[in-house]
Amino acid sequence: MRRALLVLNTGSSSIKFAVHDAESAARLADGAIEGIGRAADLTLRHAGATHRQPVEGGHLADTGALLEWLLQRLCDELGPMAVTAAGHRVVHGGQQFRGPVVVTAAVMQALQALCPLAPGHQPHNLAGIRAVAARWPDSAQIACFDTAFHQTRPRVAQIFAVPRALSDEGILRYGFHGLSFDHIAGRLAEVLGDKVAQGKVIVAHLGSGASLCAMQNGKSIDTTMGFTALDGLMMGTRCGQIDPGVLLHLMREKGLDGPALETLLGRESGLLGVSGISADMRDLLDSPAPQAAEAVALFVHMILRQIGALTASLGGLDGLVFTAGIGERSAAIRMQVMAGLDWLGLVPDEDANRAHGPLISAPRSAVAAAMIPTDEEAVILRAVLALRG
Ligand SMILES: Nc1ncnc2c1ncn2[C@@H]1O[C@H](COP(=O)(O)OP(=O)(O)O)[C@@H](O)[C@H]1O
Ligand SMILES: CC(=O)OP(=O)(O)O
Ligand SMILES: [Mg+2]
Repeated sequence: MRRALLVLNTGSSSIKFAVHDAESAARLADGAIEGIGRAADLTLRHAGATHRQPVEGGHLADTGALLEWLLQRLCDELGPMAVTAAGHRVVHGGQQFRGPVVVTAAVMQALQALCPLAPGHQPHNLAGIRAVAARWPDSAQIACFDTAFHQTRPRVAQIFAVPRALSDEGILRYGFHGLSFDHIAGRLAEVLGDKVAQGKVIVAHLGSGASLCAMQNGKSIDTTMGFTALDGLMMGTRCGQIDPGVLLHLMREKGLDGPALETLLGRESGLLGVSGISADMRDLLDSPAPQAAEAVALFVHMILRQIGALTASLGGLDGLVFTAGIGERSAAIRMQVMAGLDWLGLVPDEDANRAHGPLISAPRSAVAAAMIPTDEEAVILRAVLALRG
């Protein structure tokens, strides 16, 4: 039986995965279930071929069932295999987890306790750990955290202006998308050169969830997400930065409670809420409706505001990198963002941008801009190889 390593990356609209040979670590297969929440389909790349198929409704009912379906599909495709170690993206590591860890019963309990801080992610991440344990009980399991990359931020970028006792008990700005930022940090020098890589760079992770990371010499010094993945940029279904007074008003005047606010701000806002059409940027860019155009305009506006804020945190800007679903594939959104940064001396190269770069700024640009595909699975694999025992 083939011995394999499995990587699972559960996002808010997708489950990305990779299977590697346990001995050579070579990638045997990879792919994703995308469009969870709309018409989900599986893309599976294996042995030089790409298979695409819709995921039937029955398997979408809960993440556990979906993951079991995916694991069975992988075994059917690759033949009988024993997964000896699996790595998982886990969105929230809280204050306790500062780097990847081997999952024990005690770790699982601690991760479970963090579910209320990432209700749209953490339960799905843990479902991945359970699905692997059910099928391969002897597999080592390694949790890799979205929050870990942001530990290098100065304390003022980690605390809220609330009474100190709350900060002491962990009401802090954690920041997310760290596996993605970690991967991009590792590729900056190759794409933008050593000088920019060691300088002041903002990475825009624009996917279903979206956040910016301000990096100095490849280390996080500030980021737009906070205590939860609701803060910062406008997202597919999340509101991003909002006056907390709005929440107080909705609680007081409309009687909304915690779960109702969570649904409203986490699942019914963002691109979906403003457009009333779709959470998917592709649908909005294709739509002639003025509400779709307004949603896109607000998406870009919130990115530009936050780039301004993070440029101030950095004290200048040498490089800007786009990544994740929208950042990698939408030349139109990248162009709109770059056009709003002429005040920083950023000069886009429109042809290079249309061709998806990697370098998408003109040689005379004061800020170098690039598109770099993210690979959270590669960062997770590194941790698996280091910790599998
Ligand atoms: N060609 C495209 N143009 C614009 N947006 C796109 C395109 N392809 C994918 N996207 C967007 O990317 C999002 C998914 O990004 P991704 O990083 O995979 O998200 P996640 O990891 O959070 O599930 C989709 O919701 C869609 O809006
Ligand atoms: C943390 C987060 O928002 O992740 P995703 O973009 O996968 O939803
Ligand atoms: Mg993602």
